[in-house]
Amino acid sequence: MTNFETIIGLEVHVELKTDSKIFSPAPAHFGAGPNTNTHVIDLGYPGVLPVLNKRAVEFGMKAAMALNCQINQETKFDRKNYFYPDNPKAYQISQFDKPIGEHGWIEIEVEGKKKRIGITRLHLEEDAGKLNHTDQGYSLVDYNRQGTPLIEIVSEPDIRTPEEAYAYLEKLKSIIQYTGVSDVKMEEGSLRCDANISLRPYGQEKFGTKAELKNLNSFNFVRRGLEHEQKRQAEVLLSGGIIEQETRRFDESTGKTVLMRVKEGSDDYRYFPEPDLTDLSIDDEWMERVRAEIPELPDARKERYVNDLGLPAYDAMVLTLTKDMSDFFDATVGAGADAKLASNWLMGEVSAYLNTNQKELGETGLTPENLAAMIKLIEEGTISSKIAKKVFKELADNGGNPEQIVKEKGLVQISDEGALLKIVTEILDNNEQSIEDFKAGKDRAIGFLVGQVMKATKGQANPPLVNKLINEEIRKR
Ligand SMILES: Nc1ncnc2c1ncn2[C@@H]1O[C@H](COP(=O)(O)OP(=O)(O)OP(=O)(O)O)[C@@H](O)[C@H]1O
Ligand SMILES: [Mg+2]
Ligand SMILES: [Mg+2]
Repeated sequence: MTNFETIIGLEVHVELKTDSKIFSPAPAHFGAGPNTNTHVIDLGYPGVLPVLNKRAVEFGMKAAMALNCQINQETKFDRKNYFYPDNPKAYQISQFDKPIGEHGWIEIEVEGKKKRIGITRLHLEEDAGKLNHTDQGYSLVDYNRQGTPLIEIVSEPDIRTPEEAYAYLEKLKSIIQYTGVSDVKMEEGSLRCDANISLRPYGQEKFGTKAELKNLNSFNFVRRGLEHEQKRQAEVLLSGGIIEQETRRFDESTGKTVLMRVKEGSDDYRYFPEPDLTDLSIDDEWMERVRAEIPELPDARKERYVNDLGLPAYDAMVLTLTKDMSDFFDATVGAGADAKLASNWLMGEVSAYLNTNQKELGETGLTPENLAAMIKLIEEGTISSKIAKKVFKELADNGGNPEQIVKEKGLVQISDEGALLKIVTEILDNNEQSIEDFKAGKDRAIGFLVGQVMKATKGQANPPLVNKLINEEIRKR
């Protein structure tokens, strides 16, 4: 935008992976039949009383700490009143003035530049039901989600471009995924994002009026929605119009944002302290116990991979994208594999295998131990990297011990000079033309001859040795 600076702040809702709901014993799992995981407490039947799920509090605390928030050890719950058919109680238990976490931040990197994005607050609340709109003019409601523990993470308006918003979401998702408190799967609704955006003329201190974008069903749509909205607001402002505080829906098919409603203020919610729950005190001991459970987070791992293991920054970035991959890498190195070779295999062959077979790391026969053992076989020269691909496939499909696979399938690399010389001589005898080509200055002929030897040995010849022998022998002719 040439005339205006874009200001963006994101609200992210994350469902916590507890067994039961935040205030009732009903299961909190995704994917059950409609209205089978409901409970009178979540549905707000008369006379019921909510009981706070301790695990949900711990998960919220853990996420807050991982996002560098200060923990409010004296915290409480509040009632947010609103009427909508997705919420049969007509109120949501949330946190208003004492969120469990505040004043956090995460670091993002866009085009090589690092930047901190502030996190205003992280609070606990309960999720609402889900409305499924049919095209027959009515909607169906599924209350399974009602009462599922949520955290809402509100960013400071520190984000300046749709690109930064994308990077923020990726980072946030990755950190939360590492803590293990949520699946953070946007496609299953366990991570959802509303995006607030406004423009202001460069040099102006005061923020402009914001619009809040909803129905953003992927990080890509968040970026595209913001790009469109940035353009729309600039056009309104440049033509002398004013921006209203609106809630707008992103339309995936047109890539445009459309007006949903003019936004209500927080006063309309008539927040008041939840009378059915006592205030919550978190003592130091509990807090520190939860803090101790936070694993090493992606940025710290990245640094360790570069500084201690000597990996390129790119490898460190790719390996730490998910905790599964990073844990697997650590364990493979722990089992004795060279770090760079382990990284190459995981980023290359292993990732390709997982992609083609639509599998997760834990669902293959591959283990850090057998991968490390296979890498050692390559390093020792027992198998060539070409043969290793066959061994790898067998390991990934069926598991097992690489040494045994190599023995059973007769895949040991031929590094015996005498044995190879015999084959090289034979190949040279049968390829007079290539020898003449070589003598006429066509170096490519060597490649062809090496290929013939590899073929004759079913890929088991040691390639550098074959190269050396052919070069020596061809000069003698
Ligand atoms: N002028 C602005 N331009 C862009 N973003 C803004 C602006 N003012 C505030 N924001 C961002 O908007 C978000 C407001 O979220 P918050 O949850 O506090 O309020 P809300 O959207 O009014 O409440 P609700 O949870 O009911 O939707 C924050 O991420 C904040 O950084
Ligand atoms: Mg909000
Ligand atoms: Mg909002």
